[in-house]
Amino acid sequence: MGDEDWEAEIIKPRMSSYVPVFEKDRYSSGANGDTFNRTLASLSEMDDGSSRRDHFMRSRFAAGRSLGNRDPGESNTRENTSTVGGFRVGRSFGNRGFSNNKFEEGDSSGFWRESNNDREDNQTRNRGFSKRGDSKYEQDEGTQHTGGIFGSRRLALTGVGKGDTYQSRSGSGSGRGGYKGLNEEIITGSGKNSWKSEAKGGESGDTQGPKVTYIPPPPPEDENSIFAHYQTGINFDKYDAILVEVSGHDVPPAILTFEEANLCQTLNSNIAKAGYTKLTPVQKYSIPIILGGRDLMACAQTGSGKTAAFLLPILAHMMRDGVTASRFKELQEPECIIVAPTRELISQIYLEARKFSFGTCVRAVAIYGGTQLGHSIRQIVQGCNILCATPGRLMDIIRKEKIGLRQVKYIVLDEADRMLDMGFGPEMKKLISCPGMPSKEQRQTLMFSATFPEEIQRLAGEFLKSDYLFVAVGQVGGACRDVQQTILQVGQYSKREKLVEILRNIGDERTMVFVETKKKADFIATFLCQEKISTTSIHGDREQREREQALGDFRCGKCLALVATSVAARGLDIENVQHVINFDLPSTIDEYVHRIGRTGRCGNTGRAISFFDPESDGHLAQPLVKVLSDAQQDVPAWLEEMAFSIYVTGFSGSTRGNMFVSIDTRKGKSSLNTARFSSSQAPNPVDDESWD
Ligand SMILES: Nc1ncnc2c1ncn2[C@@H]1O[C@H](COP(=O)(O)OP(=O)(O)OP(=O)(O)O)[C@@H](O)[C@H]1O
Repeated sequence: MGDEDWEAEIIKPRMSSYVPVFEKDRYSSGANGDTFNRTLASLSEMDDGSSRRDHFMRSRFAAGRSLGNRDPGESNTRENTSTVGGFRVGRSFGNRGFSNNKFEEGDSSGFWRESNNDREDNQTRNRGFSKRGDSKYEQDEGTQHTGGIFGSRRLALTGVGKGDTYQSRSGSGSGRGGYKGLNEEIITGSGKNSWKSEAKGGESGDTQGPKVTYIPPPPPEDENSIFAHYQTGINFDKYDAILVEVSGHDVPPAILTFEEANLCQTLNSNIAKAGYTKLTPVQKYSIPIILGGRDLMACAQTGSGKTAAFLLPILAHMMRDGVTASRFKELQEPECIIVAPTRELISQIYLEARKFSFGTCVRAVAIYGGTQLGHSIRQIVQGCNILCATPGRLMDIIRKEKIGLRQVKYIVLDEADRMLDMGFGPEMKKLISCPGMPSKEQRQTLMFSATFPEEIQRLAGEFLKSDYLFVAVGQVGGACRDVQQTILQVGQYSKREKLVEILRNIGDERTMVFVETKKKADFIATFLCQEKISTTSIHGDREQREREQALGDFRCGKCLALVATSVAARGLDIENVQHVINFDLPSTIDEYVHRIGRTGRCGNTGRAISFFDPESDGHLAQPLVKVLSDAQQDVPAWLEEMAFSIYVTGFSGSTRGNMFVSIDTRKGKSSLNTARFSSSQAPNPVDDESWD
């Protein structure tokens, strides 16, 4: 499989999916305003000037605009729609439901039933033990394919006048490999050897297609940018009240302050510059555990500081051990490898590592797919103590012998449940059995996530020493309480109307809109642009350059809405995201928890509104009721009824069989210790108290 979720990067033709509104300033409007003519200069600014691509983008944009005229009646309806209720009325709105929503009628031309083919989170629908097992991992970071017989489902907006459709361009791309979710294409044209890939099809430039040439811009070097951070929110201090459970033997006492961690001066200075004055619960418990040399599985709510919880003690260890300064070498031997499921998340973790290691001799490097392999290698050979990598690129680099594993002392799996499921699990197994990789007894393995399904916890045992500790901050898999959750019953055909209504009410606040498929992400982004809402999109069919641009535009506020697939559901820490809208609910409750966790971070408050379509989302009724009530949110009566009716008819539709898990799955092992603490108290190591 590819190195990250939903990628099969190879399949991507080198085209943008649409031209978002923020790029309008690079266009001049045509006489009737219906088309935009780009100047050559502006074209070359945007990409490498491929005329084919430009033509495509131009025509698609024009098509996108005509799409808005597809159903004039529909837009009239929208114009006349009262926004009363909408977003502002919040919960009571949810209680009323929208089963009789007037927008549902007569819009069959405007929307389509999804084929499952381009879902980006199918892996979560069948997480862990899905039938995806037969998908072969085929690393594919080094090439992009623009032709050939294998179909990509890249979209094209083709203007065919009123009633035009949003089409999938089957056959426009070719690819080999790449993990796709169930029902997605799994193309293994280059054979089944997962150790192939870039060497064959990428850098060597064989017949697999053009190389990926994208080199991400270097991160800012000035200290202010490195330490730029946003403020903790009003609820930051409430973290102290969250119950923490630690299970395992000989639990080291938690620390209450950064000083107690006894870190070196440079680290303390970096912590201060980062604006951290107080530990979050996961940091209070994880830092001493990691400093004590223990393996750890830690589960804490989204946005509660898990990244620093592993970076700080690892860096402290490295400093204490007198890590050797990085220097140029063909083969680098990092002390720490951090893996995460998406490129953007790896990039973010890297920036955090760089921030906390500022002024030390520790050098962090980020490598991820969708970028030029040569660039990754150049970064590595300059010195590498902490390697932040997506799995596919990591395995490529190891195979190319640019990385030796003998010195590895720390392996971190961020979003560990995702890293261990059927999508990435096989790669992670390969990683730990690579030649030279120290055994689990000789290294420290650390796993972090906001969700930890039972079955994944069991798998994790293979990676961790048997005496690993399990830290659960609050309810495992619980939603962040700082996010106000609203569930609205909205039928498929009313969703766009509702979305626009909500976004208009939201005004200038930053919003992430999650949809189920890559196609739909483009479609909705285009639609919102037509509605004059500055929007961009991020999903696995966009080129890396475009993904980074989209994220940048959203981060800086140039675009107020970011339409995303589940590729952006986990880990991304974007300042000022006040709203998350689940235009489509994800297939699993865990994914829901991660998605809504893009807002309400670090003690700030946020709002999440989810469109619940009874036809397709019934299986989520029960777990949603559970997540809402655990987070002390209002549960709409209709949702409760639905959950109950599903329950009484004996149909347990949860895709998360373990949705009520709140414990370390080693529970059954009689000698396991468990301690429960309020996170404001330092715990005492608990003596042989049985878990039960
Ligand atoms: N002790 C602290 N004091 C102030 N800010 C902090 C502290 N710890 C973390 N933060 C900030 O909180 C934000 C969220 O942290 P982080 O991204 O590590 O959360 P997370 O728990 O990994 O979330 P997710 O589950 O979504 O991946 C970041 O901007 C981070 O810099």
